Amino acid sequence: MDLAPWLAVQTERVMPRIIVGAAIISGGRVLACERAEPPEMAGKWEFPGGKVDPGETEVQALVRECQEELGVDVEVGQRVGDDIAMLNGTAVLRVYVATLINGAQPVALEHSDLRWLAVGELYSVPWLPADAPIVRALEPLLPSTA
Ligand SMILES: Nc1nc2c([nH]c(=O)n2[C@H]2C[C@H](O)[C@@H](COP(=O)(O)OP(=O)(O)OP(=O)(O)O)O2)c(=O)[nH]1
Repeated sequence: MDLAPWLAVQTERVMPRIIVGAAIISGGRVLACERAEPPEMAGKWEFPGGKVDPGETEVQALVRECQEELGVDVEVGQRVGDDIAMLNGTAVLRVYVATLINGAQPVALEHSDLRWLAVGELYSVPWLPADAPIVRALEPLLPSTA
């Protein structure tokens, strides 16, 4: 009998899958990314990131995802907000502040659009629902005059 699927379900019950996101801040603005897929999430905005792969640290996952999705290198800093439970408690969203390094500018390699939002523009895009508390927690981290 193949126990692998059962084990995967049991593991998810006690160890939720970690999804990391990068709140990339530059020039007092944060980068928001519009999802291109799947259809039910297309048009919603998010922080670049994704699932942490087995054997990978959260920081490594963020660095990899920012390279894959945006073609940039980032340095990962402090956490933003609390863990957000998602997908019936089988996953959590965990967001970190990040900064650009090496001078490259983000390119939408997997998203349909990118926008740099100043604090007053944070709610000008429709974020994925889980991101709402994170967006709120970002407000004090952005300058009021950007
Ligand atoms: N990256 C990211 N995902 C988010 C955010 N908010 C939110 O609800 N999610 C959800 C959307 C997806 O269900 C899940 C992340 O999936 P993903 O498709 O980005 O992950 P991934 O890059 O590892 O994708 P894959 O390997 O499974 O194709 O988390 C966010 O701000 N950033």
